[in-house]
Amino acid sequence: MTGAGESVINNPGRRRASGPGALGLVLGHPFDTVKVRLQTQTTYQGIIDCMVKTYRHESLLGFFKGMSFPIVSIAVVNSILFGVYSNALLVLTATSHQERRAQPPSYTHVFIAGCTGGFLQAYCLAPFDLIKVRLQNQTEPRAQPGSPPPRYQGPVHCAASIFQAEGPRGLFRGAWALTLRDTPTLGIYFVTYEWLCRQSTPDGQNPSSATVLVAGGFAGITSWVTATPLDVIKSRMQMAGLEQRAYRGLLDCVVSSVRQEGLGVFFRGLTINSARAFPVNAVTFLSYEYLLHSWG
Ligand SMILES: CN(C)C(=N)NCCC[C@H](N)C(=O)O
Repeated sequence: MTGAGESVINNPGRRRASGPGALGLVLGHPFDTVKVRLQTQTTYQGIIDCMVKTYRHESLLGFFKGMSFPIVSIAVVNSILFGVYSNALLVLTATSHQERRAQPPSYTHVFIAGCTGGFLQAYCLAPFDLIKVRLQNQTEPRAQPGSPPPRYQGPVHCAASIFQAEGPRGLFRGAWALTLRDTPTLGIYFVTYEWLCRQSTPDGQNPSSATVLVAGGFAGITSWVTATPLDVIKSRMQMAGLEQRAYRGLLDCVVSSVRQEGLGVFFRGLTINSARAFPVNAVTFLSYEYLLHSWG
Protein backbone atom coordinates (compact mmCIF):
# COMPACT_ATOMS: atom_id res chain seq x y z
CA MET A 1 0.00 0.00 0.00
CA THR A 2 1.21 3.54 -0.51
CA GLY A 3 1.91 5.95 2.33
CA ALA A 4 -0.94 8.25 3.25
CA GLY A 5 0.92 11.29 1.90
CA GLU A 6 1.88 9.69 -1.40
CA SER A 7 -0.66 9.48 -4.12
CA VAL A 8 -1.70 5.98 -5.08
CA ILE A 9 -1.85 7.20 -8.62
CA ASN A 10 1.82 8.06 -9.14
CA ASN A 11 3.18 4.73 -7.96
CA PRO A 12 2.34 2.44 -10.88
CA GLY A 13 5.14 0.15 -9.85
CA ARG A 14 3.41 -0.66 -6.55
CA ARG A 15 2.21 -4.26 -6.28
CA ARG A 16 -1.33 -4.36 -7.57
CA ALA A 17 -3.68 -4.81 -4.64
CA SER A 18 -5.08 -8.19 -5.64
CA GLY A 19 -8.88 -8.43 -5.53
CA PRO A 20 -9.47 -5.71 -2.94
CA GLY A 21 -13.13 -5.66 -3.95
CA ALA A 22 -13.49 -9.33 -3.01
CA LEU A 23 -11.62 -8.81 0.30
CA GLY A 24 -13.90 -5.93 1.20
CA LEU A 25 -16.88 -8.08 0.31
CA VAL A 26 -15.84 -11.02 2.52
CA LEU A 27 -15.33 -8.69 5.49
CA GLY A 28 -18.60 -6.93 4.76
CA HIS A 29 -20.76 -9.99 4.07
CA PRO A 30 -21.74 -10.81 7.67
CA PHE A 31 -23.01 -7.23 8.07
CA ASP A 32 -24.94 -7.61 4.84
CA THR A 33 -26.52 -10.87 6.04
CA VAL A 34 -27.69 -9.22 9.28
CA LYS A 35 -29.05 -6.28 7.25
CA VAL A 36 -31.05 -8.55 4.92
CA ARG A 37 -32.53 -10.48 7.85
CA LEU A 38 -33.51 -7.30 9.70
CA GLN A 39 -35.19 -6.05 6.52
CA THR A 40 -37.18 -9.16 5.67
CA GLN A 41 -37.87 -10.94 8.95
CA THR A 42 -39.77 -9.57 11.93
CA THR A 43 -38.44 -12.13 14.44
CA TYR A 44 -35.36 -10.07 15.39
CA GLN A 45 -35.47 -7.21 17.94
CA GLY A 46 -32.42 -5.50 16.44
CA ILE A 47 -28.79 -5.92 15.31
CA ILE A 48 -27.45 -7.63 18.46
CA ASP A 49 -30.46 -9.92 18.75
CA CYS A 50 -30.06 -10.94 15.10
CA MET A 51 -26.32 -11.56 15.54
CA VAL A 52 -26.79 -13.61 18.74
CA LYS A 53 -29.60 -15.73 17.29
CA THR A 54 -27.72 -16.30 14.02
CA TYR A 55 -24.54 -17.30 15.85
CA ARG A 56 -26.37 -19.58 18.31
CA HIS A 57 -28.51 -21.24 15.65
CA GLU A 58 -26.13 -21.44 12.71
CA SER A 59 -22.62 -20.84 14.14
CA LEU A 60 -20.27 -18.37 12.44
CA LEU A 61 -21.00 -19.91 9.04
CA GLY A 62 -24.53 -18.55 9.23
CA PHE A 63 -23.15 -15.06 8.58
CA PHE A 64 -21.55 -16.17 5.34
CA LYS A 65 -24.59 -17.70 3.66
CA GLY A 66 -25.11 -16.59 0.10
CA MET A 67 -21.60 -15.16 -0.25
CA SER A 68 -20.21 -17.29 -3.07
CA PHE A 69 -22.19 -15.65 -5.88
CA PRO A 70 -21.50 -12.04 -4.87
CA ILE A 71 -17.76 -12.84 -4.79
CA VAL A 72 -18.01 -13.78 -8.47
CA SER A 73 -20.50 -11.10 -9.45
CA ILE A 74 -19.00 -8.16 -7.55
CA ALA A 75 -16.00 -8.03 -9.89
CA VAL A 76 -18.27 -8.10 -12.96
CA VAL A 77 -20.83 -5.67 -11.51
CA ASN A 78 -18.19 -3.20 -10.26
CA SER A 79 -16.33 -3.24 -13.57
CA ILE A 80 -19.61 -2.55 -15.39
CA LEU A 81 -20.45 0.22 -12.91
CA PHE A 82 -17.07 1.95 -13.03
CA GLY A 83 -16.49 1.18 -16.71
CA VAL A 84 -19.83 2.67 -17.78
CA TYR A 85 -19.30 5.64 -15.41
CA SER A 86 -15.86 6.41 -16.84
CA ASN A 87 -16.93 6.05 -20.45
CA ALA A 88 -20.15 8.00 -19.94
CA LEU A 89 -18.01 10.83 -18.52
CA LEU A 90 -15.74 10.61 -21.57
CA VAL A 91 -18.76 10.99 -23.85
CA LEU A 92 -20.33 13.78 -21.79
CA THR A 93 -17.19 15.86 -21.28
CA ALA A 94 -15.00 14.82 -24.23
CA THR A 95 -11.98 14.81 -21.89
CA SER A 96 -9.73 11.79 -21.30
CA HIS A 97 -8.85 10.33 -17.90
CA GLN A 98 -5.56 12.21 -17.88
CA GLU A 99 -7.20 15.58 -18.63
CA ARG A 100 -9.88 14.91 -16.02
CA ARG A 101 -7.88 16.38 -13.17
CA ALA A 102 -6.97 19.45 -15.22
CA GLN A 103 -10.54 19.97 -16.49
CA PRO A 104 -12.79 18.36 -13.86
CA PRO A 105 -16.25 17.35 -15.13
CA SER A 106 -19.29 19.22 -13.83
CA TYR A 107 -21.25 17.58 -11.02
CA THR A 108 -24.21 17.31 -13.41
CA HIS A 109 -22.12 15.21 -15.76
CA VAL A 110 -20.81 13.13 -12.86
CA PHE A 111 -24.39 12.56 -11.67
CA ILE A 112 -25.66 11.56 -15.14
CA ALA A 113 -22.69 9.24 -15.69
CA GLY A 114 -23.22 7.69 -12.24
CA CYS A 115 -26.94 7.12 -12.87
CA THR A 116 -26.13 5.51 -16.23
CA GLY A 117 -23.70 3.12 -14.58
CA GLY A 118 -26.16 2.43 -11.77
CA PHE A 119 -28.97 1.65 -14.22
CA LEU A 120 -26.91 -0.73 -16.35
CA GLN A 121 -25.22 -2.61 -13.50
CA ALA A 122 -28.57 -3.16 -11.75
CA TYR A 123 -29.84 -5.57 -14.38
CA CYS A 124 -26.63 -7.62 -14.28
CA LEU A 125 -26.74 -7.59 -10.48
CA ALA A 126 -30.44 -8.57 -10.14
CA PRO A 127 -30.23 -12.38 -10.47
CA PHE A 128 -27.10 -12.59 -8.28
CA ASP A 129 -28.66 -10.32 -5.66
CA LEU A 130 -31.88 -12.38 -5.64
CA ILE A 131 -29.98 -15.61 -4.98
CA LYS A 132 -27.85 -13.93 -2.29
CA VAL A 133 -30.94 -12.67 -0.43
CA ARG A 134 -32.76 -16.00 -0.71
CA LEU A 135 -29.76 -17.90 0.69
CA GLN A 136 -29.09 -15.31 3.43
CA ASN A 137 -32.64 -15.77 4.65
CA GLN A 138 -32.25 -19.51 5.17
CA THR A 139 -31.95 -19.60 8.94
CA GLU A 140 -31.83 -23.38 9.34
CA PRO A 141 -28.78 -24.56 11.30
CA ARG A 142 -26.13 -26.58 9.46
CA ALA A 143 -27.85 -29.66 8.04
CA GLN A 144 -27.90 -32.24 10.83
CA PRO A 145 -28.82 -35.84 9.92
CA GLY A 146 -32.60 -36.18 10.13
CA SER A 147 -33.32 -32.44 10.07
CA PRO A 148 -35.28 -31.25 7.01
CA PRO A 149 -32.87 -29.92 4.37
CA PRO A 150 -33.13 -26.17 3.66
CA ARG A 151 -35.12 -25.19 0.57
CA TYR A 152 -31.95 -24.31 -1.39
CA GLN A 153 -28.81 -26.47 -1.21
CA GLY A 154 -26.62 -23.68 -2.58
CA PRO A 155 -26.48 -20.85 -5.15
CA VAL A 156 -26.66 -23.04 -8.26
CA HIS A 157 -29.49 -25.15 -6.85
CA CYS A 158 -31.24 -21.92 -5.83
CA ALA A 159 -30.93 -20.50 -9.37
CA ALA A 160 -32.13 -23.78 -10.91
CA SER A 161 -35.17 -24.12 -8.65
CA ILE A 162 -36.20 -20.48 -9.19
CA PHE A 163 -35.76 -21.00 -12.94
CA GLN A 164 -37.83 -24.19 -12.88
CA ALA A 165 -40.55 -22.70 -10.67
CA GLU A 166 -40.85 -19.29 -12.32
CA GLY A 167 -38.88 -19.38 -15.59
CA PRO A 168 -36.15 -16.86 -16.48
CA ARG A 169 -38.29 -13.93 -15.31
CA GLY A 170 -38.23 -15.47 -11.84
CA LEU A 171 -34.52 -14.69 -11.63
CA PHE A 172 -35.36 -11.01 -12.06
CA ARG A 173 -37.78 -10.83 -9.13
CA GLY A 174 -37.19 -7.48 -7.45
CA ALA A 175 -35.12 -6.20 -10.40
CA TRP A 176 -37.37 -3.17 -10.88
CA ALA A 177 -36.97 -2.13 -7.22
CA LEU A 178 -33.22 -2.77 -7.50
CA THR A 179 -32.97 -0.55 -10.60
CA LEU A 180 -34.98 2.22 -8.92
CA ARG A 181 -32.72 1.87 -5.87
CA ASP A 182 -29.42 2.00 -7.74
CA THR A 183 -29.96 4.51 -10.55
CA PRO A 184 -30.29 7.74 -8.52
CA THR A 185 -28.19 6.58 -5.56
CA LEU A 186 -25.20 5.77 -7.77
CA GLY A 187 -25.39 9.26 -9.19
CA ILE A 188 -25.16 10.46 -5.58
CA TYR A 189 -22.36 7.94 -4.95
CA PHE A 190 -20.06 9.40 -7.60
CA VAL A 191 -20.99 13.05 -6.97
CA THR A 192 -20.20 12.64 -3.26
CA TYR A 193 -16.89 10.99 -4.12
CA GLU A 194 -15.86 13.67 -6.63
CA TRP A 195 -16.97 16.51 -4.33
CA LEU A 196 -15.06 15.17 -1.31
CA CYS A 197 -11.95 14.51 -3.41
CA ARG A 198 -11.94 18.04 -4.77
CA GLN A 199 -12.46 19.54 -1.32
CA SER A 200 -9.17 18.10 -0.12
CA THR A 201 -7.03 18.06 -3.29
CA PRO A 202 -5.33 21.15 -4.79
CA ASP A 203 -6.65 21.92 -8.30
CA GLY A 204 -5.15 19.88 -11.08
CA GLN A 205 -3.57 17.32 -8.75
CA ASN A 206 -4.46 13.68 -8.14
CA PRO A 207 -6.06 12.83 -4.77
CA SER A 208 -3.84 11.04 -2.26
CA SER A 209 -4.65 7.48 -1.14
CA ALA A 210 -6.00 8.80 2.17
CA THR A 211 -8.31 11.21 0.33
CA VAL A 212 -9.54 8.45 -1.98
CA LEU A 213 -10.24 6.10 0.95
CA VAL A 214 -12.14 8.70 3.00
CA ALA A 215 -14.06 10.10 0.02
CA GLY A 216 -14.93 6.56 -1.14
CA GLY A 217 -16.06 5.54 2.33
CA PHE A 218 -18.35 8.53 2.75
CA ALA A 219 -19.64 8.11 -0.81
CA GLY A 220 -20.60 4.56 0.19
CA ILE A 221 -22.39 5.73 3.35
CA THR A 222 -24.21 8.63 1.65
CA SER A 223 -25.42 6.46 -1.21
CA TRP A 224 -26.58 3.66 1.10
CA VAL A 225 -28.46 6.08 3.36
CA THR A 226 -30.43 7.28 0.33
CA ALA A 227 -30.76 3.70 -0.99
CA THR A 228 -32.02 2.04 2.21
CA PRO A 229 -35.79 2.61 1.78
CA LEU A 230 -35.82 0.95 -1.65
CA ASP A 231 -33.27 -1.59 -0.44
CA VAL A 232 -35.83 -2.81 2.12
CA ILE A 233 -38.56 -2.98 -0.54
CA LYS A 234 -36.21 -4.75 -2.96
CA SER A 235 -35.33 -7.43 -0.39
CA ARG A 236 -39.01 -7.97 0.40
CA MET A 237 -39.95 -8.24 -3.26
CA GLN A 238 -37.19 -10.84 -3.63
CA MET A 239 -38.48 -12.86 -0.70
CA ALA A 240 -42.13 -12.58 -1.74
CA GLY A 241 -43.75 -15.70 -3.06
CA LEU A 242 -42.03 -17.93 -0.51
CA GLU A 243 -43.63 -18.11 2.95
CA GLN A 244 -45.23 -14.67 2.97
CA ARG A 245 -47.71 -13.74 0.21
CA ALA A 246 -46.44 -12.33 -3.06
CA TYR A 247 -47.06 -8.61 -3.46
CA ARG A 248 -49.17 -7.30 -6.32
CA GLY A 249 -46.23 -5.12 -7.31
CA LEU A 250 -43.75 -2.62 -5.91
CA LEU A 251 -46.37 -0.15 -4.71
CA ASP A 252 -48.34 -2.88 -2.93
CA CYS A 253 -45.13 -3.91 -1.17
CA VAL A 254 -44.51 -0.31 -0.05
CA VAL A 255 -48.08 0.26 1.15
CA SER A 256 -48.44 -3.03 3.05
CA SER A 257 -44.98 -2.66 4.64
CA VAL A 258 -45.84 0.83 5.92
CA ARG A 259 -49.31 -0.30 7.05
CA GLN A 260 -47.90 -3.20 9.04
CA GLU A 261 -44.72 -1.68 10.45
CA GLY A 262 -44.90 2.09 10.06
CA LEU A 263 -42.48 4.39 8.24
CA GLY A 264 -39.57 3.07 10.31
CA VAL A 265 -39.60 0.00 8.11
CA PHE A 266 -37.75 2.00 5.44
CA PHE A 267 -34.68 2.39 7.62
CA ARG A 268 -34.24 -1.25 8.63
CA GLY A 269 -30.58 -2.17 8.41
CA LEU A 270 -29.42 1.42 7.77
CA THR A 271 -26.97 1.52 10.70
CA ILE A 272 -25.28 -1.79 10.01
CA ASN A 273 -25.28 -1.12 6.28
CA SER A 274 -23.53 2.21 6.77
CA ALA A 275 -20.90 0.57 8.99
CA ARG A 276 -20.28 -1.94 6.22
CA ALA A 277 -20.44 0.60 3.39
CA PHE A 278 -17.48 2.71 4.59
CA PRO A 279 -14.64 0.14 4.33
CA VAL A 280 -16.11 -1.71 1.36
CA ASN A 281 -16.44 1.41 -0.79
CA ALA A 282 -13.23 3.01 0.45
CA VAL A 283 -11.36 0.00 -0.90
CA THR A 284 -13.49 -0.10 -4.05
CA PHE A 285 -12.59 3.49 -4.98
CA LEU A 286 -8.93 3.00 -4.13
CA SER A 287 -8.68 0.10 -6.55
CA TYR A 288 -10.69 2.05 -9.13
CA GLU A 289 -8.30 5.03 -9.02
CA TYR A 290 -5.35 2.66 -9.08
CA LEU A 291 -6.63 0.79 -12.15
CA LEU A 292 -7.66 4.03 -13.88
CA HIS A 293 -4.14 5.39 -13.59
CA SER A 294 -2.18 2.23 -14.17
CA TRP A 295 -4.15 1.86 -17.41
CA GLY A 296 -4.19 5.61 -18.11
C1 LIG B 1 -26.18 2.66 -2.76
N1 LIG B 1 -25.68 1.64 -3.63
C2 LIG B 1 -26.59 0.68 -4.20
C3 LIG B 1 -24.33 1.59 -3.92
N2 LIG B 1 -23.58 2.39 -3.43
N3 LIG B 1 -23.92 0.64 -4.80
C4 LIG B 1 -22.56 0.71 -5.33
C5 LIG B 1 -21.57 0.24 -4.34
C6 LIG B 1 -21.93 -1.11 -3.90
C7 LIG B 1 -20.81 -1.73 -3.10
N4 LIG B 1 -20.31 -2.91 -3.82
C8 LIG B 1 -21.35 -2.08 -1.72
O1 LIG B 1 -21.64 -3.26 -1.53
O2 LIG B 1 -21.50 -1.19 -0.92
